[in-house]
Amino acid sequence: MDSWSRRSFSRAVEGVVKRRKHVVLVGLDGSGKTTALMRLKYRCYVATTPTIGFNHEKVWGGGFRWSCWDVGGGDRLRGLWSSYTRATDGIVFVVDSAAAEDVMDEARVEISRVIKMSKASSFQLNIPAPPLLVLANFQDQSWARSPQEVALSLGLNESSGTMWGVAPVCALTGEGLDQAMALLRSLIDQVRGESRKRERSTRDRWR
Ligand SMILES: Nc1nc2c(ncn2[C@@H]2O[C@H](COP(=O)(O)OP(=O)(O)OP(=O)(O)O)[C@@H](O)[C@H]2O)c(=O)[nH]1
Ligand SMILES: [Mg+2]
Repeated sequence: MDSWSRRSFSRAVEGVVKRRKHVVLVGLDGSGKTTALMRLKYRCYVATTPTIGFNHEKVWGGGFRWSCWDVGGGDRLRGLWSSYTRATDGIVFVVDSAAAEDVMDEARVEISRVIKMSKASSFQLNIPAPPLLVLANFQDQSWARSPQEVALSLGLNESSGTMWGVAPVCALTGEGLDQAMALLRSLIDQVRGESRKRERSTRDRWR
């Protein structure tokens, strides 16, 4: 390989390795998805209006580059979520941790739908199911549920086949967002690692 091809080859490899991870933000309306996205993008509070459709931004978070899709959470928009969560690197489900019990019940129904849809489409595409990170938002409210309580309310302990995590955040101030994105990155790496391990052991079995 001459020096020019070697250089373009290593640039191509670098492109694959450093590719922005693709992430989708879903969750009930008013849970703070756009506020979180704007915080990551501009590092300050940006006033929002309900999202009709979606927003897309390239952002930095937790030391990594992300291509973020934020899809409106109004009940007529939730049918769109599946086209965004298909073949993504990670799913972020944003929750208002300070919400009333009936809102949490609604979030529980929606998150279980998201998990089911994402598992089904990953199975179809023969790729590992993307990890799910729950942003336990509104932590500035004194009555906000802890990450453990959010996991319990959403029934995450009962879901199998999807790697998940919960991160406490306040999108209003930006607190916890960088740690949350770093956690998402480590979940994505874990899913990739496990899938590579499975592929290797299947290959070895057929040798
Ligand atoms: N107190 C507090 N308010 C927040 C927080 N995050 C978002 N908000 C407020 O909650 C409201 C709704 O936030 P959005 O980011 O527009 O919610 P969304 O999830 O994008 O809603 P849709 O676009 O309708 O799906 C806004 O008034 C935000 O300022 C938070 O952590 N704490
Ligand atoms: Mg929005």
